[in-house]
Amino acid sequence: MIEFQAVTKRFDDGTTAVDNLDMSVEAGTITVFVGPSGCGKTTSLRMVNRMIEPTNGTVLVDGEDIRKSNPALLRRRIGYVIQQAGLFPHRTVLDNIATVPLLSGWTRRKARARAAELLELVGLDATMGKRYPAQLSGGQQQRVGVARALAADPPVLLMDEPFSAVDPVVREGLQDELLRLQADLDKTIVFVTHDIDEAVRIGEKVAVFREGGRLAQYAAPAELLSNPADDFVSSFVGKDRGYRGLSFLEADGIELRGVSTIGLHEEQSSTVGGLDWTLVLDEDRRPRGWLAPGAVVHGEPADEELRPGGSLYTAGTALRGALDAALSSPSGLGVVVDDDGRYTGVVTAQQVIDLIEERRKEAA
Ligand SMILES: Nc1ncnc2c1ncn2[C@@H]1O[C@H](COP(=O)(O)OP(=O)(O)OP(=O)(O)O)[C@@H](O)[C@H]1O
Repeated sequence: MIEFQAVTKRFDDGTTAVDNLDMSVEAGTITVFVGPSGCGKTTSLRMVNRMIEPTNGTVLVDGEDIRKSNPALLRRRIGYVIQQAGLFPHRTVLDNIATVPLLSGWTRRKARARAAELLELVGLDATMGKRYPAQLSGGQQQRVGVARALAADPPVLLMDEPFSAVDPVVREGLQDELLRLQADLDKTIVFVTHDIDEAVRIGEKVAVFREGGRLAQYAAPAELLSNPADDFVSSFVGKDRGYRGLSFLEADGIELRGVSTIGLHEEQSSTVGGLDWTLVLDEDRRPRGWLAPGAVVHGEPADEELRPGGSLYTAGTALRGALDAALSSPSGLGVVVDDDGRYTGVVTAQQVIDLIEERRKEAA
């Protein structure tokens, strides 16, 4: 656990970067610090590994006042990942990852073996170990940065905008990877970002900072979206917060409906579906597209007859996906699939809305 007790940081020029911060970060969680530029997120983070010393107040890591610990030793227990990975350009990927184990006195062989394991853990091919950082893509460099921070198996990981230099698609992949890693590793992670979408996606708890280094709200993502503490938080979490809040509502209780389906390779001799939409499935019962009402099909449905489907909703995941599947489907019917992507039924937007209303009444 990390505790900030009445922590203030005032720089020499008089700037108050962090103002009387009182909060605790639970062990084994991902806690995100989010807020507009210059609101003290990085300063707060760096006070945890003593790269910056507080002007007032106390920071505790696992109950221990960090002023009493040796900064170099403290940093070996606390992994640190920064934007653009901050890798050593003249060391190979493997040697970059092995840095802290070597500093801790491991033999070169053991450190390299550990580095190779970590390379695999973060989803990189073993052959990348011999390359230099400049020979990797931005996303791959970030993965190496994460592997390097994990090398000494520190209980705490500090991540300062680690994914902000990569494009949105790669970024989502890295976020998923981090969530997957965390499910196995169970570290105490503090993650800084200025992107509220990233914050609510990966944070179990989110601390929203405001100008002047003050904490505006500290809550779970669902709470932040449904119950912002004030106008500042409400405008910071954005205008789509109602819709985005659906990411945290479970969809159980939604009843799947059926729709007429045909197999992609089934011979059709006439009009299919009549007045209804017909869903076309492949041999594995994975959805391939829709046939509009009254479509006339001779033989296999041709590509031009097949209307692309909308997003697919995986049964059991959050309501946002169910609503999106319905809204993006040409038939207005959201296609529900199982974990293997096989068709299991359809839902309408109205069903999702009804369920939200039901939940609201229950809560009231
Ligand atoms: N060494 C320093 N000397 C003086 N002021 C500083 C110093 N470092 C940071 N500051 C100021 O402290 C405030 C908080 O900075 P900090 O880097 O913690 O913000 P941040 O929320 O991480 O911002 P960003 O999202 O832009 O990285 C800012 O006003 C910044 O200009």
